[in-house]
Amino acid sequence: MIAANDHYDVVVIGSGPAGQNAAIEAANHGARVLIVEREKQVGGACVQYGTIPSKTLRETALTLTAFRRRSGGVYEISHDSQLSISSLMTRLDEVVQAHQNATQQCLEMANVERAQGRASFVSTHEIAIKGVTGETRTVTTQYAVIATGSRPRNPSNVDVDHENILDSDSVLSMTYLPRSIVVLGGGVIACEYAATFASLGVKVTMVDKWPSPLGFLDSDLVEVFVDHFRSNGGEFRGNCDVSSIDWDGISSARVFCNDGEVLTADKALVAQGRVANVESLNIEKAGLKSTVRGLLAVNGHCQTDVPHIYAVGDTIGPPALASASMEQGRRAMCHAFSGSSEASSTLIPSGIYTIPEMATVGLTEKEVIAEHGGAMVGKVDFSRLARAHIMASSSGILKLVADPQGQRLLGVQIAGDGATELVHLGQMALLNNMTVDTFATTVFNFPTMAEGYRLAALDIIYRRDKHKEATTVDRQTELQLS
Ligand SMILES: Cc1cc2nc3c(=O)[nH]c(=O)nc-3n(C[C@H](O)[C@H](O)[C@H](O)COP(=O)(O)OP(=O)(O)OC[C@H]3O[C@@H](n4cnc5c(N)ncnc54)[C@H](O)[C@@H]3O)c2cc1C
Ligand SMILES: NC(=O)c1ccc[n+]([C@@H]2O[C@H](COP(=O)([O-])OP(=O)(O)OC[C@H]3O[C@@H](n4cnc5c(N)ncnc54)[C@H](O)[C@@H]3O)[C@@H](O)[C@H]2O)c1
Repeated sequence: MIAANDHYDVVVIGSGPAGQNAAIEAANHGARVLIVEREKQVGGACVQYGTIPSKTLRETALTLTAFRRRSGGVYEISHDSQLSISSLMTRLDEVVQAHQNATQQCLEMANVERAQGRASFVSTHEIAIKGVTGETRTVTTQYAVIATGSRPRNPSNVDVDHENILDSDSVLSMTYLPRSIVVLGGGVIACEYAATFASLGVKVTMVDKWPSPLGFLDSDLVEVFVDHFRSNGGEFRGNCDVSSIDWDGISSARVFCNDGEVLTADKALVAQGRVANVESLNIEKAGLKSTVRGLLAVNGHCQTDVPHIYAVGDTIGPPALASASMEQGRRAMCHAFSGSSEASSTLIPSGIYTIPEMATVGLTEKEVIAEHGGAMVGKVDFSRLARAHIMASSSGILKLVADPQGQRLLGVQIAGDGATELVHLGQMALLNNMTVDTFATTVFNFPTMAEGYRLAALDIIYRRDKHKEATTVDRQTELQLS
């Protein structure tokens, strides 16, 4: 029999960005909420292995290389094989701890109760929690939120041993910075780690089946990234199918390509996508089943086919971002407790923390052409920005994409230092249906990187005027001929 105090209004499974936000939102609506997390600490993969640690290592790499860049090469960094990853990440523990404490505090302040253990469904309204010592407690709930996140997809032809052949959850457990690493994959995780390691002097080879990395991004941005990666000694091998990877038992990870080539390096990192943590939840007992891709299907309110069970974050698939997961958690509980949630915004920015970083919001040039039959694009190279020179950040591009008439802004793409912050200015403009002219006629602080928006808008206006001129000449010729 279940004790009365084991009944909750909401049980949230998983304490990553999606779960935390769902729990806090539900508690703010006056609900009695239990958050179940199998790990000792709250925060999810985002804090333990994902966003926070990878960005902390990158920040350290940037700080080290900033000396080199801004001193005009006076201070050089060379690879130090004795350099321990932990000494490079002196701030990591502090950063992770600070983030965990802040999360824990928010949950406590909202009176969210916490249970450590592995949760699984017993029935549609019952959830079993298996604690670390093996004891099981069963709770009942009015609503359940599945926010169990994801883990690396480890292909069957690769034996990830977490020592020499690593995945994105274990890569930062390396004791020493390797001299060389082969990175499998050309997606976001692969490119972010490849860029960070290359900037730290590691010889990096990226291998992917596609001809270029980050295929979903505007090719102008990818070019900036690849150029910079190469200038740091990195190599990208596209169109390469890998048949297997192993450890030679002595000193090298070996990557066997289908064309017969064998790549060797101190370590290999497998970054070929992630899979949702759904299997161990016994979802069938709750009347649910996963999609063919192993995800949970939801509607616009993040509600599954069983209306009182919501699924959020990486368990529902793309965009699989910490940023989007937070909003999904909040939205789900707004729907549960107020019966509605605002329409889901499709305007989700994406920030890729390569070196230099990249960001995009709205439509790409290709998408605008496909949807509107044409696009007017304004570009500014960072080498035109005074602030970029001052910061020694002159490799970059800011691209505004407008409708074919060059009036309405439809997308913003940026590669270069500050891109992930700068993109939000474009996001606000898109949300408010601003025209290109607003950027051109507005005074920006000088010197700033944001000035790039004004220059790119002026570029569109210049093209628009040229286009008008050409159309007028064509029309005049037409009239003369008729
Ligand atoms: C290397 C890397 C870098 C990234 N960088 C970024 C970035 O810069 N920006 C960005 O927006 N996103 C980034 N992401 C993506 C982001 O981390 C995820 O989208 C986000 O963490 C998803 O949040 P979540 O709450 O769904 O799941 P998670 O953060 O994965 O949390 C799920 C939690 O559920 C727990 N759990 C699982 N099963 C159970 C169970 N049965 N019982 C109890 N608890 C359970 C897990 O222990 C975990 O704590 C990155 C990911 C990786 C791997
Ligand atoms: N800055 C950020 O926002 C950020 C950073 C890191 C990760 N993430 C999120 O984490 C998620 C996972 O990242 P990821 O880089 O692992 O995934 P991804 O989908 O970005 O890239 C996967 C890569 O693996 C390759 N691949 C996939 N299946 C393959 C197969 N069968 N054989 C060979 N290659 C294969 C793909 O070609 C691709 O290059 C992403 O959805 C991303 O949204 C976000």
